[in-house]
Amino acid sequence: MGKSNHLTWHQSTITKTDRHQENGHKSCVLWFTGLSGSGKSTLANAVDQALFKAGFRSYVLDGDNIRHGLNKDLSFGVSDRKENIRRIGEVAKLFVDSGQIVSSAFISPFLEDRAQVRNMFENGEFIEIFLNCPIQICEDRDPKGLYRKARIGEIPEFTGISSPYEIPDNPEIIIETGRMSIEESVKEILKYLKERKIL
Ligand SMILES: Nc1ncnc2c1ncn2[C@@H]1O[C@H](COP(=O)(O)OS(=O)(=O)O)[C@@H](OP(=O)(O)O)[C@H]1O
Ligand SMILES: Nc1ncnc2c1ncn2[C@@H]1O[C@H](COP(=O)(O)OP(=O)(O)O)[C@@H](O)[C@H]1O
Repeated sequence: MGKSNHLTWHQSTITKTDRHQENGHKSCVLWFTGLSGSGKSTLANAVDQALFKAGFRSYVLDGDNIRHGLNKDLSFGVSDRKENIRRIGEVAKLFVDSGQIVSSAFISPFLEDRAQVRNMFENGEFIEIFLNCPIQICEDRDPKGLYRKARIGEIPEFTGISSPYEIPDNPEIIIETGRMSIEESVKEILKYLKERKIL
């Protein structure tokens, strides 16, 4: 429940279905989840670029970026990560209502938090994409030098090292980014969207 009992939902005049018809495609959230360095930002942006070039309406919500603004009040403790994902879920829902394909790139380490976001969407709208990549590979990549800092104790509660990552139990798509190229990974995701008639 919200903080007031005096709120009334206002139905928008233009429906999500109207927007789908106008855009010529359905909307959904591509929920990328995985360790730091598993490839979330890279793939979310590559998929977004492919969709944009092909004339689809799409957008990326990225962990680092959102934590600079909307969620800059949140830490990496368990309850703040939970709140982070709850807010992103709400933002992603707005994008889906607006008729777009939104790619979200957040570690989102907890099963329960991802399940709660999934429950906010209609059937088929929430597409969980698990970037399955061994931590050794993520750590070797270390694109931002964060694993090195986490190993020497400069970053507390670092996912995979001093904070848990709960593996998805039934994701729609699994991409092994340790052995697949970026191009192959993008193709796999676009194939899924076409098969499900989202595109
Ligand atoms: N302690 C700790 N653990 C994990 N990650 C950390 C931490 N501190 C900072 N960072 C940086 O923040 C990015 C992850 O933010 P998220 O919002 O995706 O995290 S979470 O979903 O709330 O767990 C993450 O981005 P990615 O590397 O793209 O995953 C890091 O750049
Ligand atoms: N199949 C792949 N998908 C995504 N990234 C890949 C893949 N193969 C190699 N990489 C590399 O892995 C790194 C992933 O970094 P990044 O996208 O920042 O990860 P994250 O957002 O999960 O922290 C990049 O340097 C990227 O070029």
